[in-house]
Amino acid sequence: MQQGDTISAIATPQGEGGIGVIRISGEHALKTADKVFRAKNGKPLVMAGSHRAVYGHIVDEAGKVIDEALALVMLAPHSYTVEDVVELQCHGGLMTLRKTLELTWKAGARPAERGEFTKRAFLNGRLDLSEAQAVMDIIQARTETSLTMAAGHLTGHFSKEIQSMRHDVLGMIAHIEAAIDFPEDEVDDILTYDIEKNVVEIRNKIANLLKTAHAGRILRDGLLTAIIGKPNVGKSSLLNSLLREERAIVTDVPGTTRDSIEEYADVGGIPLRIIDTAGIRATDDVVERIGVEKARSYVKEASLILALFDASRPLDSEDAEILKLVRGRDAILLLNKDDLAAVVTPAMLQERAGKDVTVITISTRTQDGLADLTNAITAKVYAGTQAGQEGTFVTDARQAEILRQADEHLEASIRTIEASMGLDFISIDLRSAWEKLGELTGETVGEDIINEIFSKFCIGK
Ligand SMILES: Nc1nc2c(c(=O)[nH]1)N(C=O)[C@@H](CNc1ccc(C(=O)N[C@@H](CCC(=O)O)C(=O)O)cc1)CN2
Ligand SMILES: Nc1nc2c(ncn2[C@@H]2O[C@H](COP(=O)(O)OP(=O)(O)OP(=O)(O)O)[C@@H](O)[C@H]2O)c(=O)[nH]1
Ligand SMILES: [Mg+2]
Repeated sequence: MQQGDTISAIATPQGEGGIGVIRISGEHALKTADKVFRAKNGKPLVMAGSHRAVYGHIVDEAGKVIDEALALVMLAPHSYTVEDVVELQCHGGLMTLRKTLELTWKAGARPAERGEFTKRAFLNGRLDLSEAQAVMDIIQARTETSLTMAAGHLTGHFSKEIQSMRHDVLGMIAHIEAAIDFPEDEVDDILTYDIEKNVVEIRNKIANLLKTAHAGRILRDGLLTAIIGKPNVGKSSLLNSLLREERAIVTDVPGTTRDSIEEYADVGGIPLRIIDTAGIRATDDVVERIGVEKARSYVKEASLILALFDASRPLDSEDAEILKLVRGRDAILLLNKDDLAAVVTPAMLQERAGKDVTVITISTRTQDGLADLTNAITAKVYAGTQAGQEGTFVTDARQAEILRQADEHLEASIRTIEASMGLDFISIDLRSAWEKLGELTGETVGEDIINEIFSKFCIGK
Protein backbone atom coordinates (compact mmCIF):
# COMPACT_ATOMS: atom_id res chain seq x y z
CA MET A 1 0.00 0.00 0.00
CA GLN A 2 0.98 3.62 -0.64
CA GLN A 3 1.92 5.60 2.46
CA GLY A 4 1.80 9.38 2.84
CA ASP A 5 4.63 11.63 3.95
CA THR A 6 5.50 11.30 7.60
CA ILE A 7 3.48 13.41 10.02
CA SER A 8 3.63 13.86 13.78
CA ALA A 9 1.67 15.57 16.54
CA ILE A 10 0.94 15.45 20.23
CA ALA A 11 -2.04 13.09 20.50
CA THR A 12 -2.97 13.65 24.14
CA PRO A 13 -4.38 16.74 25.87
CA GLN A 14 -1.74 19.38 26.35
CA GLY A 15 -1.14 20.30 29.92
CA GLU A 16 0.08 18.24 32.81
CA GLY A 17 -0.98 14.62 32.70
CA GLY A 18 0.38 11.25 33.71
CA ILE A 19 1.41 10.30 30.20
CA GLY A 20 1.58 12.17 26.91
CA VAL A 21 1.69 10.58 23.49
CA ILE A 22 3.45 11.76 20.34
CA ARG A 23 2.02 10.01 17.30
CA ILE A 24 4.07 9.55 14.13
CA SER A 25 2.52 8.15 10.96
CA GLY A 26 3.68 7.60 7.40
CA GLU A 27 6.27 6.00 5.22
CA HIS A 28 9.22 6.93 7.42
CA ALA A 29 7.53 6.66 10.82
CA LEU A 30 9.96 4.02 12.12
CA LYS A 31 13.04 5.71 10.73
CA THR A 32 11.94 9.01 12.24
CA ALA A 33 11.21 7.46 15.61
CA ASP A 34 14.57 5.68 15.64
CA LYS A 35 16.33 9.05 15.44
CA VAL A 36 14.65 10.42 18.57
CA PHE A 37 14.10 7.23 20.57
CA ARG A 38 16.89 5.00 21.89
CA ALA A 39 15.63 1.59 22.88
CA LYS A 40 17.21 0.12 25.98
CA ASN A 41 17.82 -3.14 24.11
CA GLY A 42 19.76 -1.14 21.51
CA LYS A 43 17.68 -2.43 18.58
CA PRO A 44 15.96 -0.33 15.92
CA LEU A 45 12.17 -0.32 16.10
CA VAL A 46 11.75 -2.51 12.97
CA MET A 47 12.99 -5.36 15.11
CA ALA A 48 10.14 -4.89 17.58
CA GLY A 49 7.29 -6.24 15.48
CA SER A 50 3.81 -4.77 15.19
CA HIS A 51 1.75 -3.81 18.24
CA ARG A 52 4.74 -4.16 20.53
CA ALA A 53 5.91 -1.63 23.08
CA VAL A 54 9.62 -0.99 23.53
CA TYR A 55 11.20 0.68 26.55
CA GLY A 56 13.82 3.39 26.09
CA HIS A 57 14.64 7.10 26.11
CA ILE A 58 13.95 10.16 24.02
CA VAL A 59 17.30 11.66 23.10
CA ASP A 60 18.23 14.88 21.29
CA GLU A 61 20.71 15.25 18.40
CA ALA A 62 23.60 15.36 20.87
CA GLY A 63 22.44 12.16 22.54
CA LYS A 64 21.23 13.96 25.65
CA VAL A 65 18.32 12.24 27.38
CA ILE A 66 15.12 14.31 27.23
CA ASP A 67 12.69 11.82 28.72
CA GLU A 68 12.02 8.20 29.49
CA ALA A 69 9.46 6.64 27.14
CA LEU A 70 7.74 3.65 25.62
CA ALA A 71 7.61 3.35 21.85
CA LEU A 72 4.56 1.55 20.46
CA VAL A 73 5.01 0.26 16.93
CA MET A 74 2.05 -0.50 14.65
CA LEU A 75 2.99 -1.62 11.16
CA ALA A 76 0.97 -0.88 8.03
CA PRO A 77 -1.72 -1.78 7.25
CA HIS A 78 -2.59 -2.71 10.84
CA SER A 79 -2.78 0.71 12.46
CA TYR A 80 -5.17 3.60 13.02
CA THR A 81 -4.05 5.35 9.82
CA VAL A 82 -3.36 2.08 7.94
CA GLU A 83 0.21 3.38 7.60
CA ASP A 84 3.27 2.62 9.72
CA VAL A 85 2.67 4.28 13.08
CA VAL A 86 4.96 4.79 16.06
CA GLU A 87 3.63 6.29 19.27
CA LEU A 88 6.11 7.71 21.72
CA GLN A 89 4.55 7.53 25.13
CA CYS A 90 6.37 10.09 27.26
CA HIS A 91 5.84 11.57 30.70
CA GLY A 92 2.92 13.94 30.32
CA GLY A 93 4.57 17.32 30.68
CA LEU A 94 4.26 20.20 28.29
CA MET A 95 8.05 20.63 27.96
CA THR A 96 8.93 17.01 27.26
CA LEU A 97 6.12 16.67 24.71
CA ARG A 98 6.97 19.87 22.85
CA LYS A 99 10.66 19.04 22.82
CA THR A 100 10.07 15.48 21.61
CA LEU A 101 7.68 16.70 18.93
CA GLU A 102 10.27 19.19 17.68
CA LEU A 103 12.83 16.40 17.54
CA THR A 104 10.52 14.33 15.32
CA TRP A 105 10.32 17.31 12.96
CA LYS A 106 14.09 17.63 12.85
CA ALA A 107 14.19 13.89 12.17
CA GLY A 108 12.08 14.25 9.02
CA ALA A 109 8.42 14.37 10.02
CA ARG A 110 6.23 17.41 9.43
CA PRO A 111 3.50 18.78 11.73
CA ALA A 112 0.22 16.91 11.22
CA GLU A 113 -2.76 19.01 10.22
CA ARG A 114 -6.03 18.93 12.15
CA GLY A 115 -7.64 15.52 11.79
CA GLU A 116 -4.93 14.34 9.45
CA PHE A 117 -4.46 10.94 11.11
CA THR A 118 -8.18 10.21 10.87
CA LYS A 119 -8.28 11.63 7.35
CA ARG A 120 -5.64 9.08 6.37
CA ALA A 121 -7.68 6.31 8.00
CA PHE A 122 -10.59 7.48 5.83
CA LEU A 123 -8.59 7.88 2.60
CA ASN A 124 -7.06 4.44 3.19
CA GLY A 125 -10.52 2.91 3.59
CA ARG A 126 -10.44 1.86 7.24
CA LEU A 127 -13.27 4.26 8.15
CA ASP A 128 -15.96 5.74 5.97
CA LEU A 129 -16.74 9.44 6.19
CA SER A 130 -19.60 9.20 8.69
CA GLU A 131 -17.49 6.91 10.89
CA ALA A 132 -14.58 9.34 10.72
CA GLN A 133 -16.88 12.20 11.71
CA ALA A 134 -18.02 10.12 14.68
CA VAL A 135 -14.44 9.99 16.02
CA MET A 136 -14.59 13.71 16.75
CA ASP A 137 -18.12 13.40 18.12
CA ILE A 138 -16.85 10.82 20.62
CA ILE A 139 -14.17 13.23 21.84
CA GLN A 140 -16.65 16.06 22.20
CA ALA A 141 -19.56 14.11 23.70
CA ARG A 142 -20.82 15.73 26.90
CA THR A 143 -23.47 13.27 27.98
CA GLU A 144 -23.66 9.50 27.98
CA THR A 145 -26.48 9.64 25.43
CA SER A 146 -24.31 11.75 23.10
CA LEU A 147 -21.45 9.30 23.56
CA THR A 148 -23.68 6.30 22.82
CA MET A 149 -24.83 7.98 19.62
CA ALA A 150 -21.29 8.79 18.50
CA ALA A 151 -20.00 5.31 19.35
CA GLY A 152 -22.89 3.84 17.36
CA HIS A 153 -21.80 5.88 14.38
CA LEU A 154 -18.14 4.91 14.78
CA THR A 155 -19.06 1.24 14.77
CA GLY A 156 -20.98 1.70 11.55
CA HIS A 157 -24.68 1.75 12.57
CA PHE A 158 -25.37 4.78 10.42
CA SER A 159 -23.07 3.68 7.59
CA LYS A 160 -24.70 0.27 7.38
CA GLU A 161 -28.11 1.86 6.99
CA ILE A 162 -26.86 4.11 4.19
CA GLN A 163 -24.98 1.28 2.53
CA SER A 164 -28.04 -0.93 2.56
CA MET A 165 -30.06 1.81 0.88
CA ARG A 166 -27.36 2.32 -1.74
CA HIS A 167 -27.20 -1.42 -2.30
CA ASP A 168 -30.95 -1.56 -2.91
CA VAL A 169 -30.83 1.38 -5.32
CA LEU A 170 -27.94 -0.18 -7.22
CA GLY A 171 -29.89 -3.45 -7.43
CA MET A 172 -32.77 -1.63 -9.08
CA ILE A 173 -30.42 0.06 -11.51
CA ALA A 174 -28.97 -3.34 -12.44
CA HIS A 175 -32.44 -4.74 -13.11
CA ILE A 176 -33.29 -1.79 -15.30
CA GLU A 177 -30.09 -2.08 -17.30
CA ALA A 178 -30.79 -5.77 -17.84
CA ALA A 179 -34.33 -5.02 -18.97
CA ILE A 180 -33.05 -2.37 -21.37
CA ASP A 181 -30.76 -4.96 -22.92
CA PHE A 182 -33.59 -7.53 -23.28
CA PRO A 183 -36.72 -5.49 -23.99
CA GLU A 184 -40.07 -7.13 -23.34
CA ASP A 185 -43.02 -4.90 -22.57
CA GLU A 186 -44.84 -7.07 -20.01
CA VAL A 187 -41.65 -7.51 -18.02
CA ASP A 188 -41.18 -3.74 -17.96
CA ASP A 189 -44.53 -3.24 -16.25
CA ILE A 190 -43.74 -5.73 -13.53
CA LEU A 191 -40.31 -4.17 -13.14
CA THR A 192 -41.54 -0.60 -12.76
CA TYR A 193 -44.18 -1.80 -10.29
CA ASP A 194 -41.47 -3.44 -8.17
CA ILE A 195 -39.21 -0.44 -8.44
CA GLU A 196 -41.90 1.93 -7.32
CA LYS A 197 -42.57 -0.25 -4.29
CA ASN A 198 -38.86 -0.38 -3.43
CA VAL A 199 -38.40 3.34 -3.87
CA VAL A 200 -41.30 4.06 -1.53
CA GLU A 201 -39.67 1.83 1.09
CA ILE A 202 -36.34 3.60 0.81
CA ARG A 203 -38.03 6.98 0.98
CA ASN A 204 -39.71 5.88 4.21
CA LYS A 205 -36.32 4.96 5.64
CA ILE A 206 -34.95 8.35 4.68
CA ALA A 207 -37.97 10.09 6.21
CA ASN A 208 -37.37 8.22 9.48
CA LEU A 209 -33.70 9.14 9.47
CA LEU A 210 -34.54 12.78 8.86
CA LYS A 211 -36.83 12.71 11.87
CA THR A 212 -33.74 12.04 14.01
CA ALA A 213 -31.90 15.09 12.68
CA HIS A 214 -33.30 17.49 15.27
CA ALA A 215 -32.36 15.33 18.25
CA GLY A 216 -29.13 14.18 16.60
CA ARG A 217 -27.85 17.69 16.16
CA ILE A 218 -28.71 18.64 19.74
CA LEU A 219 -27.10 15.51 21.18
CA ARG A 220 -23.94 16.31 19.27
CA ASP A 221 -23.74 20.10 19.56
CA GLY A 222 -25.78 20.83 22.69
CA LEU A 223 -28.87 22.97 23.07
CA LEU A 224 -28.28 26.66 23.75
CA THR A 225 -30.61 27.40 26.65
CA ALA A 226 -31.08 30.82 28.26
CA ILE A 227 -32.46 31.18 31.78
CA ILE A 228 -34.23 34.52 32.02
CA GLY A 229 -36.53 36.34 34.40
CA LYS A 230 -36.71 39.50 36.45
CA PRO A 231 -34.23 39.83 39.36
CA ASN A 232 -34.41 37.47 42.33
CA VAL A 233 -36.80 34.86 40.86
CA GLY A 234 -34.20 32.07 41.27
CA LYS A 235 -32.40 31.90 37.91
CA SER A 236 -28.97 31.24 39.38
CA SER A 237 -30.49 28.76 41.83
CA LEU A 238 -31.92 26.89 38.85
CA LEU A 239 -28.54 26.86 37.10
CA ASN A 240 -26.96 25.41 40.23
CA SER A 241 -29.70 22.79 40.53
CA LEU A 242 -29.27 21.67 36.93
CA LEU A 243 -25.48 21.51 37.37
CA ARG A 244 -25.82 19.86 40.78
CA GLU A 245 -23.10 22.27 41.86
CA GLU A 246 -22.93 25.70 43.51
CA ARG A 247 -21.63 27.37 40.37
CA ALA A 248 -23.35 30.77 40.46
CA ILE A 249 -23.64 33.17 43.39
CA VAL A 250 -27.11 33.10 44.92
CA THR A 251 -28.26 35.80 47.35
CA ASP A 252 -31.55 37.42 48.25
CA VAL A 253 -30.29 40.70 46.80
CA PRO A 254 -32.02 41.42 43.47
CA GLY A 255 -29.37 42.05 40.82
CA THR A 256 -26.89 39.49 42.15
CA THR A 257 -25.96 38.12 38.74
CA ARG A 258 -24.52 40.90 36.63
CA ASP A 259 -22.58 39.08 33.91
CA SER A 260 -23.98 36.00 32.16
CA ILE A 261 -22.59 32.60 33.13
CA GLU A 262 -22.29 29.76 30.64
CA GLU A 263 -22.03 26.07 31.60
CA TYR A 264 -22.82 22.66 30.12
CA ALA A 265 -25.33 20.57 32.04
CA ASP A 266 -26.46 17.01 31.42
CA VAL A 267 -30.24 17.16 31.61
CA GLY A 268 -31.72 13.74 31.02
CA GLY A 269 -28.86 12.91 28.64
CA ILE A 270 -29.30 16.12 26.65
CA PRO A 271 -26.26 18.41 26.70
CA LEU A 272 -27.64 21.84 27.58
CA ARG A 273 -25.40 24.83 27.05
CA ILE A 274 -27.00 26.93 29.74
CA ILE A 275 -26.67 30.67 30.09
CA ASP A 276 -27.66 32.15 33.44
CA THR A 277 -28.39 35.81 32.81
CA ALA A 278 -28.74 39.00 34.81
CA GLY A 279 -32.28 39.66 35.97
CA ILE A 280 -33.99 41.80 33.37
CA ARG A 281 -35.13 45.17 34.75
CA ALA A 282 -34.67 48.87 34.14
CA THR A 283 -31.62 50.02 36.08
CA ASP A 284 -29.29 52.99 36.48
CA ASP A 285 -26.33 50.83 37.39
CA VAL A 286 -23.98 50.87 34.40
CA VAL A 287 -22.58 47.38 34.95
CA GLU A 288 -25.97 45.83 35.59
CA ARG A 289 -27.35 47.51 32.49
CA ILE A 290 -24.71 45.86 30.30
CA GLY A 291 -25.67 42.54 31.89
CA VAL A 292 -29.33 43.14 31.13
CA GLU A 293 -28.49 43.95 27.49
CA LYS A 294 -26.53 40.69 27.30
CA ALA A 295 -29.52 38.83 28.73
CA ARG A 296 -31.77 40.29 26.05
CA SER A 297 -29.39 39.29 23.29
CA TYR A 298 -29.21 35.72 24.65
CA VAL A 299 -32.98 35.58 24.45
CA LYS A 300 -32.64 36.14 20.70
CA GLU A 301 -29.80 33.66 20.28
CA ALA A 302 -31.05 30.77 22.41
CA SER A 303 -32.82 27.73 21.00
CA LEU A 304 -34.65 27.14 24.26
CA ILE A 305 -35.66 29.70 26.86
CA LEU A 306 -36.39 28.86 30.48
CA ALA A 307 -38.36 31.85 31.79
CA LEU A 308 -38.66 32.04 35.56
CA PHE A 309 -41.39 33.58 37.69
CA ASP A 310 -41.72 33.83 41.45
CA ALA A 311 -44.89 32.11 42.74
CA SER A 312 -44.67 33.93 46.08
CA ARG A 313 -45.01 37.44 44.68
CA PRO A 314 -47.71 38.87 42.43
CA LEU A 315 -46.87 39.07 38.72
CA ASP A 316 -45.82 42.62 37.90
CA SER A 317 -44.83 44.71 34.91
CA GLU A 318 -41.32 43.22 34.93
CA ASP A 319 -42.83 39.75 34.57
CA ALA A 320 -45.04 41.05 31.78
CA GLU A 321 -41.88 42.19 30.01
CA ILE A 322 -40.45 38.65 30.28
CA LEU A 323 -43.68 37.17 28.91
CA LYS A 324 -43.43 39.54 25.98
CA LEU A 325 -39.82 38.53 25.30
CA VAL A 326 -40.66 34.82 25.04
CA ARG A 327 -43.77 35.17 22.91
CA GLY A 328 -43.51 33.01 19.81
CA ARG A 329 -40.27 31.44 21.04
CA ASP A 330 -39.47 27.90 22.10
CA ALA A 331 -39.85 28.48 25.83
CA ILE A 332 -40.77 26.69 29.05
CA LEU A 333 -42.23 28.87 31.80
CA LEU A 334 -41.17 27.93 35.30
CA LEU A 335 -43.13 29.04 38.33
CA ASN A 336 -40.47 28.88 41.05
CA LYS A 337 -40.51 28.98 44.87
CA ASP A 338 -43.45 26.59 45.00
CA ASP A 339 -42.37 25.74 48.57
CA LEU A 340 -43.54 29.19 49.73
CA ALA A 341 -47.14 30.34 50.10
CA ALA A 342 -48.22 30.91 46.51
CA VAL A 343 -49.90 34.03 45.24
CA VAL A 344 -49.43 33.07 41.59
CA THR A 345 -50.93 29.78 40.40
CA PRO A 346 -49.86 27.90 37.27
CA ALA A 347 -53.31 28.60 35.80
CA MET A 348 -52.76 32.34 36.19
CA LEU A 349 -49.40 32.16 34.43
CA GLN A 350 -50.84 29.88 31.75
CA GLU A 351 -53.61 32.34 31.09
CA ARG A 352 -51.14 35.18 30.65
CA ALA A 353 -48.84 33.13 28.39
CA GLY A 354 -51.36 31.35 26.18
CA LYS A 355 -52.47 27.73 26.18
CA ASP A 356 -49.72 26.37 23.90
CA VAL A 357 -46.93 27.29 26.29
CA THR A 358 -45.60 24.74 28.79
CA VAL A 359 -45.85 25.91 32.41
CA ILE A 360 -44.13 23.91 35.14
CA THR A 361 -44.17 24.53 38.88
CA ILE A 362 -40.79 24.06 40.54
CA SER A 363 -38.85 24.81 43.67
CA THR A 364 -35.09 25.03 43.40
CA ARG A 365 -35.03 24.85 47.18
CA THR A 366 -36.77 21.45 47.47
CA GLN A 367 -35.93 20.34 43.90
CA ASP A 368 -39.64 19.67 43.36
CA GLY A 369 -40.67 19.79 39.72
CA LEU A 370 -37.15 19.48 38.32
CA ALA A 371 -37.93 15.98 37.03
CA ASP A 372 -40.94 17.46 35.20
CA LEU A 373 -38.63 20.05 33.68
CA THR A 374 -36.21 17.34 32.54
CA ASN A 375 -39.08 15.42 30.98
CA ALA A 376 -40.40 18.50 29.20
CA ILE A 377 -36.96 19.21 27.74
CA THR A 378 -36.31 15.66 26.57
CA ALA A 379 -39.81 15.50 25.08
CA LYS A 380 -39.10 18.67 23.09
CA VAL A 381 -35.75 17.36 21.85
CA TYR A 382 -37.00 13.92 20.84
CA ALA A 383 -40.31 15.16 19.43
CA GLY A 384 -40.99 13.25 16.20
CA THR A 385 -38.03 10.91 16.63
CA GLN A 386 -38.93 7.23 16.67
CA ALA A 387 -37.86 5.29 19.73
CA GLY A 388 -35.19 2.64 19.36
CA GLN A 389 -33.02 4.41 16.81
CA GLU A 390 -29.99 4.66 19.11
CA GLY A 391 -27.30 4.10 16.53
CA THR A 392 -28.78 5.86 13.55
CA PHE A 393 -29.13 9.53 14.28
CA VAL A 394 -28.48 12.12 11.62
CA THR A 395 -26.02 14.39 13.39
CA ASP A 396 -25.23 17.31 11.18
CA ALA A 397 -26.85 19.71 8.76
CA ARG A 398 -24.78 18.43 5.85
CA GLN A 399 -26.00 14.87 6.35
CA ALA A 400 -29.60 16.02 6.58
CA GLU A 401 -29.28 18.07 3.39
CA ILE A 402 -27.78 15.14 1.50
CA LEU A 403 -30.62 12.87 2.62
CA ARG A 404 -33.18 15.44 1.48
CA GLN A 405 -31.52 15.70 -1.92
CA ALA A 406 -31.29 11.92 -2.30
CA ASP A 407 -34.98 11.77 -1.48
CA GLU A 408 -35.73 14.32 -4.19
CA HIS A 409 -34.04 12.10 -6.76
CA LEU A 410 -36.08 9.13 -5.54
CA GLU A 411 -39.25 11.17 -5.73
CA ALA A 412 -38.30 12.15 -9.28
CA SER A 413 -37.90 8.47 -10.19
CA ILE A 414 -41.49 7.83 -9.14
CA ARG A 415 -42.72 10.72 -11.24
CA THR A 416 -40.71 9.32 -14.15
CA ILE A 417 -42.35 5.93 -13.71
CA GLU A 418 -45.81 7.40 -13.49
CA ALA A 419 -45.23 9.48 -16.60
CA SER A 420 -44.17 6.27 -18.43
CA MET A 421 -41.04 8.02 -19.59
CA GLY A 422 -39.03 4.89 -20.14
CA LEU A 423 -36.56 2.78 -18.23
CA ASP A 424 -33.41 4.71 -19.00
CA PHE A 425 -34.89 7.85 -17.43
CA ILE A 426 -35.76 5.97 -14.25
CA SER A 427 -32.21 4.68 -14.18
CA ILE A 428 -30.83 8.24 -14.36
CA ASP A 429 -32.90 9.34 -11.33
CA LEU A 430 -31.86 6.29 -9.35
CA ARG A 431 -28.22 6.78 -10.19
CA SER A 432 -28.41 10.37 -8.94
CA ALA A 433 -29.90 9.13 -5.65
CA TRP A 434 -27.17 6.49 -5.37
CA GLU A 435 -24.45 9.04 -5.90
CA LYS A 436 -25.99 11.46 -3.40
CA LEU A 437 -26.14 8.80 -0.69
CA GLY A 438 -22.47 8.09 -1.38
CA GLU A 439 -21.64 11.59 -0.14
CA LEU A 440 -22.63 10.43 3.34
CA THR A 441 -20.19 7.54 3.40
CA GLY A 442 -17.64 9.61 1.49
CA GLU A 443 -17.52 7.39 -1.59
CA THR A 444 -18.70 10.15 -3.92
CA VAL A 445 -17.54 13.33 -2.27
CA GLY A 446 -15.11 16.00 -3.39
CA GLU A 447 -11.74 16.75 -1.81
CA ASP A 448 -12.76 20.25 -0.70
CA ILE A 449 -15.62 18.91 1.41
CA ILE A 450 -13.41 16.24 2.91
CA ASN A 451 -10.81 18.85 3.80
CA GLU A 452 -13.43 21.05 5.38
CA ILE A 453 -14.77 18.23 7.53
CA PHE A 454 -11.35 17.23 8.84
CA SER A 455 -10.27 20.83 9.40
CA LYS A 456 -12.77 20.93 12.27
CA PHE A 457 -10.97 18.11 14.07
CA CYS A 458 -8.36 18.65 16.74
CA ILE A 459 -4.62 18.41 16.22
CA GLY A 460 -3.32 14.91 16.84
CA LYS A 461 -6.61 13.15 15.97
N1 LIG B 1 -2.51 4.36 21.95
C1 LIG B 1 -3.57 4.57 21.20
N2 LIG B 1 -4.80 4.47 21.75
C2 LIG B 1 -5.91 4.71 20.99
C3 LIG B 1 -5.79 5.05 19.63
C4 LIG B 1 -4.49 5.12 19.06
O1 LIG B 1 -4.30 5.43 17.87
N3 LIG B 1 -3.42 4.86 19.89
N4 LIG B 1 -6.95 5.31 18.89
C5 LIG B 1 -7.03 6.22 17.88
O2 LIG B 1 -6.71 7.37 17.99
C6 LIG B 1 -8.21 4.78 19.36
C7 LIG B 1 -8.30 3.34 19.01
N5 LIG B 1 -8.33 3.16 17.61
C8 LIG B 1 -7.52 2.30 16.94
C9 LIG B 1 -7.97 1.77 15.75
C10 LIG B 1 -7.23 0.83 15.09
C11 LIG B 1 -6.01 0.43 15.60
C12 LIG B 1 -5.23 -0.65 14.93
O3 LIG B 1 -4.08 -0.87 15.23
N6 LIG B 1 -5.87 -1.40 14.03
C13 LIG B 1 -5.29 -2.50 13.32
C14 LIG B 1 -5.20 -3.74 14.17
C15 LIG B 1 -6.52 -4.24 14.66
C16 LIG B 1 -6.41 -5.62 15.29
O4 LIG B 1 -5.41 -5.99 15.86
O5 LIG B 1 -7.43 -6.33 15.17
C17 LIG B 1 -6.10 -2.76 12.06
O6 LIG B 1 -7.16 -2.13 11.91
O7 LIG B 1 -5.65 -3.53 11.26
C18 LIG B 1 -5.53 1.00 16.77
C19 LIG B 1 -6.29 1.93 17.45
C20 LIG B 1 -8.33 5.02 20.83
N7 LIG B 1 -7.13 4.60 21.56
N1 LIG C 1 -38.07 29.66 49.07
C1 LIG C 1 -37.39 29.60 47.96
N2 LIG C 1 -36.42 30.49 47.72
C2 LIG C 1 -35.75 30.40 46.55
C3 LIG C 1 -36.04 29.41 45.59
N3 LIG C 1 -35.21 29.58 44.53
C4 LIG C 1 -34.42 30.64 44.84
N4 LIG C 1 -34.75 31.13 46.05
C5 LIG C 1 -34.15 32.28 46.74
O1 LIG C 1 -34.37 33.45 45.99
C6 LIG C 1 -33.27 34.36 46.11
C7 LIG C 1 -32.76 34.72 44.73
O2 LIG C 1 -32.19 33.58 44.12
P1 LIG C 1 -31.22 33.68 42.89
O3 LIG C 1 -31.01 32.32 42.35
O4 LIG C 1 -30.01 34.45 43.24
O5 LIG C 1 -32.12 34.54 41.91
P2 LIG C 1 -31.75 35.17 40.49
O6 LIG C 1 -32.95 35.12 39.65
O7 LIG C 1 -30.52 34.56 39.95
O8 LIG C 1 -31.47 36.66 40.88
P3 LIG C 1 -30.60 37.77 40.11
O9 LIG C 1 -29.30 37.18 39.74
O10 LIG C 1 -30.47 38.84 41.11
O11 LIG C 1 -31.40 38.19 38.93
C8 LIG C 1 -32.25 33.63 46.97
O12 LIG C 1 -32.38 34.07 48.29
C9 LIG C 1 -32.63 32.18 46.85
O13 LIG C 1 -32.25 31.41 47.95
C10 LIG C 1 -37.08 28.47 45.88
O14 LIG C 1 -37.40 27.57 45.10
N5 LIG C 1 -37.73 28.63 47.09
MG1 LIG D 1 -28.68 35.29 39.46
